Amino acid sequence: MSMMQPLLITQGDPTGVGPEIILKALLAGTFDALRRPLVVAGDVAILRQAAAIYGQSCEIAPGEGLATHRLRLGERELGVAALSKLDPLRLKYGAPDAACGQAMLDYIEWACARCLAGEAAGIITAPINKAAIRAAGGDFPGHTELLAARCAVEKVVMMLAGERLRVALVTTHLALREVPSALTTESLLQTLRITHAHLQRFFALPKPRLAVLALNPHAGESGLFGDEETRIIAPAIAAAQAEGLAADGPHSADSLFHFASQGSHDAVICMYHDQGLIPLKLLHFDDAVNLTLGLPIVRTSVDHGTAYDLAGSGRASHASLAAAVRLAAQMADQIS
Ligand SMILES: NC(=O)C1=CN([C@@H]2O[C@H](COP(=O)(O)OP(=O)(O)OC[C@H]3O[C@@H](n4cnc5c(N)ncnc54)[C@H](O)[C@@H]3O)[C@@H](O)[C@H]2O)C=CC1
Ligand SMILES: NCC(=O)COP(=O)(O)O
Repeated sequence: MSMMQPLLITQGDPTGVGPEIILKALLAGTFDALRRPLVVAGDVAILRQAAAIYGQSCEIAPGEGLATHRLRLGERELGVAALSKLDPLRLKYGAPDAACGQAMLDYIEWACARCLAGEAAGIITAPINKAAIRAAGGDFPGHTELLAARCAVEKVVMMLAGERLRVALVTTHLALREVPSALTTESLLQTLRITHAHLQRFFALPKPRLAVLALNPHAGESGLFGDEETRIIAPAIAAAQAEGLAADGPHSADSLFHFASQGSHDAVICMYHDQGLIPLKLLHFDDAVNLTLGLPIVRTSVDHGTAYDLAGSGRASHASLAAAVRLAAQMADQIS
C-alpha cells in the first residue's frame, strides 16, 4: 500500500444515502485515479447492506493502518475503520435513532482526531441527520460547527463551490429570524479574510474578487427596508478594502448571482444559508462541494443531505461525493 496518508470518508447517516453513494462511487471507478488510500469511517454491516442495493456482495478482510477492514467489491477495494456495529435489520431508511446519531458523531470525531494527530490527510463527509445527533446528546448543528470546536478554531467559513459559482456564508445553521442579530461587522470581516486567504491558497487566485451581498431587498433601499447594509455590512467592506482585499458591495442579492456566475467575482459572500445555497444548487446541484475554510485540517463534503426519499434505491447521485473527494485530494497534496 502507498505510504501516503489516507483520506477519510465519514459514512454519515446509516439510514440515508451516504453509504450507498460511497459504494456507487467505488463501483464506478471514481477513486481509481487517487494516489492516496481511502478509508471509510463507518460500519461494515451497513456497507454490506448498501452493496446489496446494487446486487453485489462485498468480501471483507482484515485491514491495516487506520483501516480495521478491507472491503472488496467486484475488482475494487476500500479501507473501512469499523466504528459502529449497527444492525441493519433493525434500522429503517429515513428513520435514524439515537444509536445512529451516536454512530454519525463517532465517525466524525474519529476522523477529525486522526487528522489532528497527523495520521490522515483530510476528511470527506457524507450527510448526517442533525436531529439524530441531537438525540444522541451531540450539541452541534452541523459538521462545520463540530469540526471548528474540535479544532479549537473560533471562526470558520462554510463555502460551497462549483465551476461557475462559489458562495461563502457569514452565518450557517440558525433560524432566519436570528440572522440579523447574528451579523456583525467583525464576523463579516473575518469571513472575508478567511475566504480571501483560502482562495489564494487552494484555488490559485492571487487577488480573489469577493462580492458582498446585502441582507435586505434592494440593499436596504437607503434604509427604507433595514439598516444592516449601512450599519454592519458597508463598514466591514471598507475595513477589508483597507487591508487590501478586493471586496465590493453591498450588492442586491437578486441580481448579483447572475453576474457572478458569468465571472464577475470569484466568490459571493452571503449573509445566510439559503441566500447562497439556492443559487448554488440551481447551477450546481450535481457537482458542488461543501468545504470548511479556516480549519487546520482539510474537510470537504457533499453538497446535499440524506435524501431519504432516495435512500435504499441506489438512485442517488455520487457526483458531489466524487467532486468532494477530488477536491480534498488536491488540497491535501498542496498542503503536504
Ligand atoms: N452535509 C450534511 O451533513 C447535510 C445534511 N443535511 C441533512 O439532510 C437531511 C435532509 O435535508 P433536505 O433539506 O431534505 O436535503 P436533501 O439534500 O437530503 O434532499 C433534497 C432533495 O434533493 C434530492 N437529493 C439529495 N441528494 C441527492 C443525490 N445525491 N442525488 C439525487 N438527488 C438528491 C433529494 O432526493 C431531495 O429531493 C436533514 O436532516 C439535513 O440536516 C442536509 C444538507 C447537508
Ligand atoms: N446545506 C449544507 C449544510 O448544511 C452542511 O452543513 P455541515 O454539516 O457541513 O456543517
